[in-house]
Amino acid sequence: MGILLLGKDGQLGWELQRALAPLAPLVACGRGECDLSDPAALRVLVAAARPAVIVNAAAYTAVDKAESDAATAHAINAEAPRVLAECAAASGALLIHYSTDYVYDGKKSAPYVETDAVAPQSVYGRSKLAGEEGIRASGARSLVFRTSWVFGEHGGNFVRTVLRLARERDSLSVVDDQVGSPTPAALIADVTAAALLRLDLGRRLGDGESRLYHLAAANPLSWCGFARRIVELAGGRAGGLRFDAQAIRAIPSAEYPTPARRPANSRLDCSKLAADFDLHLPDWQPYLQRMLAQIVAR
Ligand SMILES: NC(=O)C1=CN([C@@H]2O[C@H](COP(=O)(O)OP(=O)(O)OC[C@H]3O[C@@H](n4cnc5c(N)ncnc54)[C@H](OP(=O)(O)O)[C@@H]3O)[C@@H](O)[C@H]2O)C=CC1
Ligand SMILES: Cc1cn([C@H]2C[C@H](O)[C@@H](COP(=O)(O)OP(=O)(O)O[C@H]3O[C@@H](C)C(=O)[C@@H](O)[C@H]3O)O2)c(=O)[nH]c1=O
Ligand SMILES: [Mg+2]
Repeated sequence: MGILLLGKDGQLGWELQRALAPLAPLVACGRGECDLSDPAALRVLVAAARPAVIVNAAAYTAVDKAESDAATAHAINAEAPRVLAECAAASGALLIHYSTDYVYDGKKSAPYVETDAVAPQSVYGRSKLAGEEGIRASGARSLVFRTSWVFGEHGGNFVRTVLRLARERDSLSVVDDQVGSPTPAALIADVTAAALLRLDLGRRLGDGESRLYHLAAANPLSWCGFARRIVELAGGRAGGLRFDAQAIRAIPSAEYPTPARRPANSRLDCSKLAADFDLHLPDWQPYLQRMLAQIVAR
């Protein structure tokens, strides 16, 4: 009756393997152990593991690709969480799941709070929202964390993309009219573990209690601002890159056309999470420094 983790090889899953290990016996599964597009396999897995807590870190996260592959995005981001929630409801397990800032349309001027209206602008956003809704409708005890702009040492993310481009190209243009908080995968994993401890692995949640929280690091900025900070902390030209931070050109989204529409405002107000669990949401920058140090050390 321990913890069952799905998506162990993703950015977040990798950090959850570390953060959840001291809480209870952990069974961690990746694509090799269980394909989330197979509902029957999911049910068999949960029945065999009989977990007290199911943590789902698996997802279809290719935002642009999802626009032309809605069926797969829906299967992984909506159907699979619904099946997991049904299993959790039937067995009394707690389900922990992650969602995104892309459930909002981004038109609000202030940071979003959990009770704000949702209006996803992309297939990915709609599939993630459908996942949340399936969980809420299931009657399972659940925690859903909406996070944003995840980066970590393990897996693909914006930090890796920028570092690669800064080695390949002579210049870079990045959108400056989409604002949000880069959020370290390690922070999400550590907050998940802290919340689990405070909830006594779910025993302090009522029958069928379903909670939604924003979970993002402090210090939001634009993607362009983020790119500049990445290049700056990586040392720019002195650090072996082909340009310095100031050389990165700030552009409007209209100059960077993509298949999926992204929210202009992705800022998430995390005060509910901080208050309910007596936690502090730190700045993302020290985590970025650690990540860059790890990359250099390799
Ligand atoms: N990345 C981000 O910027 C953000 C992410 N989130 C949410 O946070 C959570 C974690 O995201 P993150 O760690 O970044 O995602 P990643 O894309 O890094 O990891 C997702 C994992 O899910 C696995 N997966 C995908 N499809 C299947 C499948 N059919 N069967 C089994 N496993 C599958 C992937 O495997 P494989 O690599 O083999 O495809 C991968 O290991 C997700 O719920 C995501 O929606 C929220 C906001 C921002
Ligand atoms: C590579 C690049 C991107 N961009 C823009 C495109 C986009 O608006 C922004 C970020 O690009 P990405 O492709 O990394 O963004 P994206 O994949 O949309 O990131 C999102 O992923 C999903 C999973 C989430 O849930 C979100 O919170 C968010 O993190 O930067 C540029 O302007 N110039 C560039 O050279
Ligand atoms: Mg992406």
